[in-house]
Amino acid sequence: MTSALSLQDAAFGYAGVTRVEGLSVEVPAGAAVALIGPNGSGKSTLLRGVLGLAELTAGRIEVLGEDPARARRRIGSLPQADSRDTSLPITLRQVVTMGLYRSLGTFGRVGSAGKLAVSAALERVGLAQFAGRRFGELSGGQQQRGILARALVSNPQLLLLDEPFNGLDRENREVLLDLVRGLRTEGRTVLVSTHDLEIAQAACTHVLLLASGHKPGQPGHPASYGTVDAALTLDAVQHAFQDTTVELDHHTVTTTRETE
Ligand SMILES: Nc1ncnc2c1ncn2[C@@H]1O[C@H](COP(=O)(O)OP(=O)(O)OP(=O)(O)O)[C@@H](O)[C@H]1O
Repeated sequence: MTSALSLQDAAFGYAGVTRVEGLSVEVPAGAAVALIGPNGSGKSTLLRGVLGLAELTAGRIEVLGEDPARARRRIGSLPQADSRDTSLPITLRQVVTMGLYRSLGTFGRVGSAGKLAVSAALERVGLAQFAGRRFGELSGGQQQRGILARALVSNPQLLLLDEPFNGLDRENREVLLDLVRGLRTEGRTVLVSTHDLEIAQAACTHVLLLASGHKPGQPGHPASYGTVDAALTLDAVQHAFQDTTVELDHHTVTTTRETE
């Protein structure tokens, strides 16, 4: 089976400083991978590395058979909610249309096919009736779905979703879970970062658990990778989440810091 993402002992970071390392992972096309780990373990850095926006400081990476910068036109991404500027006076339709710019080039025109794609993406996330609404006036959950429509509009083969479930109410969460399942059944590959183990079990085929470095400032590293059942074990969760309380199979587990 072809890999949508192939990492061989890869490490990523910024300005020459590695923030996450030791990643050897083959993600099959059509998989949905939950990227789970505590704050600072390197989830966003890995997602940026897949986009070619964080430095590859060691090892090798191949995305959809190409290097990250070349593959970018076939990737849709949803950045973390706190990195968005919601004060811009633009409509939801304009936000979603931005998702076409990469394939059009800076001065390309959005033709009728592009307009239809924007309407279809809005329909897909259940926001067609809000197309003309100013983006900043939508609720947080609706904004999140709007950004997801922007990621989907170019028909990407790989979707990178950075904590899309944060702050969502139950209804928006269900819409998003359904979408992740739907994307997967269409053969697209999804990488979704989350703190929530339930999401992995509800919508994903694989789990990549990341642990923080043992000391502050040390890079994060994988605690486990594989299918959900194989990788989401109590041992791996305890290794990844030290001194925190997490829910696993409806049990609350309080983990303790490993001795060094
Ligand atoms: N642009 C950047 N420049 C330098 N260091 C960064 C940058 N972005 C993140 N880092 C550092 O990289 C490490 C990993 O951060 P990252 O955001 O990837 O973790 P995360 O697992 O996504 O955390 P969270 O769950 O809090 O979003 C942290 O120590 C962070 O301070």
